[in-house]
Amino acid sequence: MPDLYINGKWVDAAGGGTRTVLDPANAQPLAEVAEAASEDVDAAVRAAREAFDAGPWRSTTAAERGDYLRTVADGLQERRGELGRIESLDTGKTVAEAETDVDDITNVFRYYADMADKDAGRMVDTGVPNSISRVVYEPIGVCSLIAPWNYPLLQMSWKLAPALAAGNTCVIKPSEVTPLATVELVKIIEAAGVPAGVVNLVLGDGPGVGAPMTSHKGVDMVSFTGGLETGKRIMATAAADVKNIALELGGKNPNVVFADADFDTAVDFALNAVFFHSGQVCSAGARLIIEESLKDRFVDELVERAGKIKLGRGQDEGVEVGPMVSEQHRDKVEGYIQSALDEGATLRCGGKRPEGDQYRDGYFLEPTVFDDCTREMTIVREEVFGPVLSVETFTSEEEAIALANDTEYGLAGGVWTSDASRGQRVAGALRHGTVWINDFHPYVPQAEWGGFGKSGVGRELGHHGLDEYRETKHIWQNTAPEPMRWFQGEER
Ligand SMILES: NC(=O)c1ccc[n+]([C@@H]2O[C@H](COP(=O)([O-])OP(=O)(O)OC[C@H]3O[C@@H](n4cnc5c(N)ncnc54)[C@H](O)[C@@H]3O)[C@@H](O)[C@H]2O)c1
Ligand SMILES: C[N+](C)(C)CC=O
Repeated sequence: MPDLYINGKWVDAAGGGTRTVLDPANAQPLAEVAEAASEDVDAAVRAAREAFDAGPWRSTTAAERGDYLRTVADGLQERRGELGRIESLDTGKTVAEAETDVDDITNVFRYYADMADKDAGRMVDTGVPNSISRVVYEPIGVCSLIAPWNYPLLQMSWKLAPALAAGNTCVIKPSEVTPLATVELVKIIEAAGVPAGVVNLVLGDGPGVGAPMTSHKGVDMVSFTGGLETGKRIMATAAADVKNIALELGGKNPNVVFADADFDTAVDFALNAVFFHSGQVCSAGARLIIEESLKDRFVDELVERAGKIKLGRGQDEGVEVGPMVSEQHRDKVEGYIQSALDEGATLRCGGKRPEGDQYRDGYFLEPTVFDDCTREMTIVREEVFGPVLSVETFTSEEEAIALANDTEYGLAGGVWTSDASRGQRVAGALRHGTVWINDFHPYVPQAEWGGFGKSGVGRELGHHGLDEYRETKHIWQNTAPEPMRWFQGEER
């Protein structure tokens, strides 16, 4: 079946291009999908433009749009197991993780369904006689939504649900590495009866498809989740037409552990913070910043447990961590491991590919811990996006905060302490978009997500996540107009 969805029809790429999608656990082909080109993007943008300018979407009521989103949410839950399996095969993550993603996505569609008709704007008390002043919200227009490979369905849904709730039309593109579940999402959207042209799906890589989605004159907004360098490129391209942009970029996230933290829980969460999904998480707690007096005992325990994490195919029973998403990505992570060795960090565990026939063809990498790291090291400064933990130490609260904030990113961070006021103090001082106290990783549709610094521009989720996709308009009415005679004029 063709797998581009343009103007309500499933079509092949106009140029006949295709791409083979691989299973990262064994490098075997999973599927052959269309590889679009700029002419397909043009057709998709035109369809979205037409649906926005002349089609029914803008004139649907907010409540009707909410109903569509609720139907999509129901469709997601009906296919939860199937979607989880597809996402697991495509990304390498475990089925349990992928099913949790489907639950999160369902909640996001329901959250924005409920929000769609709850905030029509506000009346303004101007203090000016005979005036009615109203602030209202309107959709921005045609939105290009571009997602990465680590959470394909989830990251797309964090954009698509609010964009549709606000009344926009969209052209969407998953990563070329992991397109499969997004095709299924669009089938669910189609089955929900969302009108033709409102959601258009193109598949393909960044230069061939993502770039024209960013530069096309018919696009009003670009919302992107992915790497910092791509984000910079998108921002520069969008600037040519002063397009609206929203960017969710990388992170180099500190996990700060004080000596008074509950030991077992802090070790357990430190493992999860960095090794969940093989560290391929934007908010991975890849920098352990730990109080000097606790470091040796803590890192010994961490290393012991990291060595026992069960690697394997995400679909197999008992597997805790899957492979890296691609050969190219594993090569990149291995480059960072080499840099840590070259720059003098102490390798405590991992650092290599696991042995055994079951790992031979897949892109696996052992959970890796580097001790004795310093803030100048590449492994501490750059986003590795793999199962690699760096360990730094501190001796005072001020030093812990300074280390945690010493990053060009600012996405997320954790603080572990049994002193409640210290937890709040440190959380208040961290320059990161999300701070967890005695926890790591949770996110909910109700609370904004996004980064300080080079971790991005704007926010997803929460109220702000809807505002990203709305224009704000002020409507002023003079209810008793009469000439004001500001200009009296003079004879010339
Ligand atoms: N902040 C967040 O919430 C968040 C969430 C998930 C992932 N991420 C980040 O995503 C990155 C990993 O994802 P990735 O490797 O897929 O990122 P990437 O930047 O390589 O690609 C992301 C998407 O952009 C597309 N793309 C590439 N070049 C493009 C161009 N010139 N114009 C338009 N689109 C282009 C890709 O095809 C893909 O769909 C990490 O840095 C991670 O931290 C951030
Ligand atoms: C935003 N999040 C944490 C779901 C995925 C980041 O890669």
